[in-house]
Amino acid sequence: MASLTYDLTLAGLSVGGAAALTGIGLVVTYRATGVLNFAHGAIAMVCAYLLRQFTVEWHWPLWPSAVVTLLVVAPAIGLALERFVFRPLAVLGGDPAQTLVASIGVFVLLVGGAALLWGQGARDDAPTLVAADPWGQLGVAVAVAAVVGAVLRPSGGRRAPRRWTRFGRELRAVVDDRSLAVLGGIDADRVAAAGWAFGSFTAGLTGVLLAPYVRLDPYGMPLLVMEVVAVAVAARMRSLPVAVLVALGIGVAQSQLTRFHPSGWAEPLIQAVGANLFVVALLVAALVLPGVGTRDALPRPATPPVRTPAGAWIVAVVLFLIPLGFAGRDLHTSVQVPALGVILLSLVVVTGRGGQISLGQAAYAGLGALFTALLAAGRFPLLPSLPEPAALLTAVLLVAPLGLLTGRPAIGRHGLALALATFAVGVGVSRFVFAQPYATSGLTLDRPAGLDGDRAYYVVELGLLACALLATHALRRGRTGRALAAMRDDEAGAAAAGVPVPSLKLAAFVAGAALAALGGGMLAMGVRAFDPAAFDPVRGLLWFAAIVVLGADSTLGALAAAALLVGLDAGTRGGVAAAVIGVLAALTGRFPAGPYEAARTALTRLRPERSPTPTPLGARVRAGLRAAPGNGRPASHTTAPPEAPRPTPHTTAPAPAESGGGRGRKRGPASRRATPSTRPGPPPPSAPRSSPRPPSPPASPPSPRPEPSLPLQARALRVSYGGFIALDGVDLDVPAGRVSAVVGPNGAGKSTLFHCLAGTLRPSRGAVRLYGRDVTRVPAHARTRLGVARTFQQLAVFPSLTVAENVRVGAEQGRIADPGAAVERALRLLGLDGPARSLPAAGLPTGTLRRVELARALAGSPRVLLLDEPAAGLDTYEVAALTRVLRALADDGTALLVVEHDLDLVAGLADVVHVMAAGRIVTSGPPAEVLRALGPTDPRDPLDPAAGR
Ligand SMILES: Nc1ncnc2c1ncn2[C@@H]1O[C@H](COP(=O)(O)OP(=O)(O)OP(=O)(O)O)[C@@H](O)[C@H]1O
Repeated sequence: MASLTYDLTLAGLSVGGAAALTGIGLVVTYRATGVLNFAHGAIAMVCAYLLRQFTVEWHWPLWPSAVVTLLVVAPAIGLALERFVFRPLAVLGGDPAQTLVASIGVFVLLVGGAALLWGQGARDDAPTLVAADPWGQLGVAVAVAAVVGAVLRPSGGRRAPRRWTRFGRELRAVVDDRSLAVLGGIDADRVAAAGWAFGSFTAGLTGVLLAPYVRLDPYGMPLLVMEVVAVAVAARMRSLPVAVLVALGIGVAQSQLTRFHPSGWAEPLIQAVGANLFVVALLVAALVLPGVGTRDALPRPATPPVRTPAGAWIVAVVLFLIPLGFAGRDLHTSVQVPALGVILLSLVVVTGRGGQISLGQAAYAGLGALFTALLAAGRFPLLPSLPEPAALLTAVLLVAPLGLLTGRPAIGRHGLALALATFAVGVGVSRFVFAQPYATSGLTLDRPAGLDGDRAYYVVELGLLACALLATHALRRGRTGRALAAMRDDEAGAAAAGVPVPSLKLAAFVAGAALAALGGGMLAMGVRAFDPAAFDPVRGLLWFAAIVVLGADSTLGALAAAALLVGLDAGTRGGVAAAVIGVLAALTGRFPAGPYEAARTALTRLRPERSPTPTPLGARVRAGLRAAPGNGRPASHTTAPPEAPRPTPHTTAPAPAESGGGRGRKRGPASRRATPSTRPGPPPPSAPRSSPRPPSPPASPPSPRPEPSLPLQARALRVSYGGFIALDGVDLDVPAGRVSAVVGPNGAGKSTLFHCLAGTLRPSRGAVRLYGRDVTRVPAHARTRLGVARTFQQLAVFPSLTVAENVRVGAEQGRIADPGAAVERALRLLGLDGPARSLPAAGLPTGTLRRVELARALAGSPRVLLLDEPAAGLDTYEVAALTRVLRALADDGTALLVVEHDLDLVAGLADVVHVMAAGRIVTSGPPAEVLRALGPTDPRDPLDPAAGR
C-alpha cells in the first residue's frame, strides 16, 4: 500500500517539478519585464524539437546538444525577443495590452514556424535528457529555484553574496518603475534581457525534460506547458516558493487521483479532473482569485476611426464571390472562409466594439459546432433529433448564455487578468468538453437538405455572413453603438456618463458567443464533422492575434483575416498563416494600432488638414458679450428650456465678468489676491445664496430656485486600504446652489472621498445620501442616472467618438426627455457648437477635452456635479472661463463639489472650503477665512508649516 502511495507521490513530484520550472520561468520573466509570456510553452516546444533535431536527425551526442540547446539557443531566443519585440514596446511606455498581444504573436509565430519546419504530426522519439526517475526532474527544479532565490534574495540576506543581490535590487527597481529605475542609473534593458534569457532557459529546460513523456507536436506541447500558468498566477506572479509548492502539490494530487475509480456518473468527471488538475487550478486561479495585472484592456485608439472606403467593400464582395467559380477541392476549402469570417466577427463584437480581450472564443465556436452535431444526431440530452437548420439555430441559442462564462469575469477584470480568465475558459471547455469520448468518437454532421453541394452551401453561407455583418455594423450605430464605443475607449468615463458597463459587457460576450457558435456550426456543417482540433485553444489565440493585427474594430479586417488564414494554410503549408499572423502581432509595437490600422492612419494623413481648433470658450463668451452689451450674458445662452423635467442648471450662461488675462497668461499672486475680494461672504450651509454678482439680465427667465434639501450628504465615511485608514469618519454636505471645495495635502484622502461620493469606491462604514436616499451601494453609472455627474482629473473622454457623440453619450443614458436638445444646450454652453462638434475627440487639445468632458456631464442634467481637479492642464484664460461656467451652474441650483489643488481657483469659485488632512475634514468655512487661516504656505500642502519655506 505504502509503495503505491510512494510511487504515485514520486510520479506526481516529477510532473510537479516540470510545472515548477515553468512557474519559475514565468515569474522571473514577469518580475524582470512586466510581461506574462504567453510564448513560454512555445519556446519549450521549439527547444524540445531542436534537441531532437540535433540528436535524432543530425546524430550529435546528447549532452553537447543539450548544452547548445539550453545554454545557447534558448537564451538567444529570449534575448532576441527582448531586443526586437519587447524592448521597443517598453520604450514606447510598456502598454500591457500591446505586450500581451506581442507575446501571443510570438506564441503563434513559433507554433506556426515549428509546424512549417517539422510538420504538424506528433513525434515520439524525443531524446531523454534526465531519466524517468522522478528525483532527476525534481532535483533540477529545486536546483533552479534555489539559484533564482539566491539571486533575488533581498540585500542584506545573510546567506546571499552581495554581488548577487545587486541584480535582485535592480530587478525589483525595474519592475516597480522602469523609467524611475533608468533615472536612478539602472540599465533596465540589461535587467530585462537577463530576465528574458533566463525565462527562455527555463522554458527550454521544461521542454526537453517533458518531451520524451508527452506528445511532441507544435500545438499540443505549448498548450500543455501553458496550462500550468496557474502555478504562477497562484503565486501572484511574485513568490517563487509559492509557485514551486503549488506546482508540486498539484502534481502529487493529480497523481494520487488516478487511484480513484468511482462507478456511475462521477467516473468520467473524476477521470477528467484527475487528468487535468492543472487546468482546474487554472480555472480557479483565473476565475476565482483576484486578478493580476488589471490595467487597460486593449490599446486605446490613438487616432480617430477612419471609414472604410466603399471601394474596399466592392473588392471584398468580388473576392468572396470568386469561389463560386471554383470546383472540387478549392471550392470545398473555400466553404470554410465565410464560416471562419462569422467566428472572427464575434471577436469584432467582443474585442473591437466592446474593447474586451477574449482568448477563449474558440470554445464558443466549438460548442456551437458540437451542439449542432449532437442535436442533429439526436444525442443532445433531453432534446429530440432536429433537422440541421433547426439544430444550428438551437445550438446558437444554447451557446449564447454560455457567453456569461467569460462575460462575468470581464466585469471585474481587465488586461492580463481578463486574458487569463478567457484563456482558462477556452482551455477548460477544450479539456472537459471537446476532449471527452462522446465528442471525439467521430461525430458527423450532414448539411441541410438541398445544400449538399459545396456551391449551394457556399451561397447560403454568404447569406449568413451578410446577416452577421449587418448585425455587427448595427453595433456601431445608435445609442448602443455609442455606449459600446464609450466603454471600449474609457470604462470609467462611460460609467460616469451613465453607461451600464457591467450589463453591456455581459451583452457583448453573449452576442459574441452567439456569433461564434453560428460560425462554428457553419464550419462543422461545411466539413461534415465535428473536429475538436479545429476549436483548440491555440486557435483561439491565433484568431485573437489575427483580429487585433488586422484591425479589431474592422469588419473588413475580420473577412480579410478569415480569407488569409484559410487561404494561406490551404495554398501553402500548414503553419504559414500562423507564422504570418505571428510576425505581425509580434511587431505590434512598431504599428501602434496594428498594421491595418497603421495603413489606414497613413492614408488619413494624406488627406487635407482638419479644420483648426475650435474657438475657445472665452472667445465665445466675449462674442456673446459683444452681442449682448450691458448685460454681460450671451443672449443665446439664457433661455431655460420649458420641457426640462427638473431644474436644468446648465441652461444659464457663464457669468459675465471677464477678469482679463490673455490666453496662456500665467496665474500669479495678483489674481490670487484680487479674486477673493470679489467673493461673497460665508453663507450658512443651507441658506439661499446672497450673491454680490450682477443680477441676471432682464431678458433671462429667473433661475430655478435652489432645492432647500441637501442633494448630497456623506456621513461618517470610513475607508481603509489594508491596514491604512484613508478616510476616518468624514461628514460632508454638498448643498444645492453652492460650490463646495475640498482641499488638502497630498494623501489627505480627497480622491478617496471623491470616489465614495461618485460611486467608484464603497466605504467600509458610513453612508452617502442623495436627497435623503441611501446610495452608498449604488454603482457609479446608476448614481449618474440619479443625477450625480462627475469629471475626472485624468481626462476620460472617448477618442473614437466625435465631440458631439461624446456629449450625446452623457445625454442618452439617463432619463432625459429630449437628449438631442440636451446635447445642443451643453455644446452651446461650453462653446463646442461650432465646427468642433464634428471633430473626433482623439488628438484635441486638453483644454477642449476638458470642455467636452464637462459638456458630457452637463448633458445628463445633473443635480450634483463632482469635479476632480477641473483646472488641471488648463491655462489662465481657460481657468477663468471654466470658473464662470461653474459659477453659473451653481447659480442655477446645481450642487457643485470641487476637489482642487489650485487655491486661486478655489478662492475665486467656492462658497465653502473643506480642508482635509490625514483622512479627516479638519476645518470648513468660507474661502476667505479658511485660506487666510492657512497662511502663506504651499497651496498644495496647506497644513504643512514647512511647505512654504
Ligand atoms: N488603492 C490604494 N491602496 C492603498 N492605499 C491607497 C490607495 N489609494 C489611496 N491610498 C492611500 O490613501 C491615502 C489617501 O489617498 P488619496 O488619493 O485619497 O489622497 P489625495 O488627498 O487625493 O492625494 P492627492 O492630492 O495626491 O491625489 C494616501 O496615503 C494613499 O497613498
